[in-house]
Amino acid sequence: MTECPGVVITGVSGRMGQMLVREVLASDKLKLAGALERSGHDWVGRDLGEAMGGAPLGVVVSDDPLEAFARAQAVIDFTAPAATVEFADLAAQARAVHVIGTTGLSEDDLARIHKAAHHAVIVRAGNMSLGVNLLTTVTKKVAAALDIDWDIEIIESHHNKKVDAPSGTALMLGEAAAEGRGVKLDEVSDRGRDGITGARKQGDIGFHAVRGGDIVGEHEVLFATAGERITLKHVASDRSLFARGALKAALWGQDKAPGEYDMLDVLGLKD
Ligand SMILES: NC(=O)C1=CN([C@@H]2O[C@H](COP(=O)(O)OP(=O)(O)OC[C@H]3O[C@@H](n4cnc5c(N)ncnc54)[C@H](O)[C@@H]3O)[C@@H](O)[C@H]2O)C=CC1
Ligand SMILES: O=C(O)C1=N[C@H](C(=O)O)C[C@H](O)C1
Repeated sequence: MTECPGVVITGVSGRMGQMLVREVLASDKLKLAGALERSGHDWVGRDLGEAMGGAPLGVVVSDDPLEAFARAQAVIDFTAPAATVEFADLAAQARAVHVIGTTGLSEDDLARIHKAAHHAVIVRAGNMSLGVNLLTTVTKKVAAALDIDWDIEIIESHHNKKVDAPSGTALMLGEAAAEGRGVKLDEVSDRGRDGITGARKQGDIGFHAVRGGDIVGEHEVLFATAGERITLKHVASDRSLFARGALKAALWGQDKAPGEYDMLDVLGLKD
């Protein structure tokens, strides 16, 4: 029998980190090869299971990515941009599949990730769920079918701890709408109106971010014209769906050539 690929989870104390640990422990296709937190975090040096409030797991939380990645076939990373770009270089050196769920990445961050993907497989998506990735394909089709008289607005809602806006998912949906329309998102994007903005510019794609309570993640694409509206909506009510998508990506990447991939590749939804 071939051995399960070993996976290192980064940011293990985080909302997604803890969810990912639970999903890997429940998986019969992947095994937990390491757990990382940032230097100075009070989980570093402790047994992961105990830190999570349960039985010992025999896995000590580390702050040394180089050492942890050397033992792994995959790294699943939902942390923060500065950490993720560093992990991209180190995972590529270790030739481990790097699954990136982190959002809020800058153009410079993306360029660094692109470079790392010359040496190893990187799967990156602002949303790892099947539903959202399907929604991007539908959004692209609807945007392509409608003319410029249809205004496009993207409304996203998240919990009050989220640090980036618009969400990674909103940007994926915006990219899909712009692609469907045959325009570049950065030339038509209109973010967070305030004050005397003037009338809406035809062709713009608007973004709006709601933050409150414990909302897991809701995304709506509104197409509005005179006399009618279409809304496409996805609601995530449980973070485990993002974690399961990430595990699927880590497995999918095991036999792929170095390069940058997304969840449409993993889910076989690319056209
Ligand atoms: N692509 C997707 O499907 C999803 C993406 N996300 C994204 O994942 C990221 C994390 O989200 P949450 O778990 O809610 O945040 P969180 O704040 O609960 O967790 C982030 C964790 O990363 C740790 N961290 C930061 N720097 C680190 C370093 N250098 N080394 C090791 N650990 C480090 C933090 O200490 C923290 O525990 C965000 O960018 C979020 O937008 C969240 C859900 C789904
Ligand atoms: O921070 C979150 O929580 C989420 N982030 C991702 C995003 O920015 O779109 C995915 C999901 O919506 C939850």
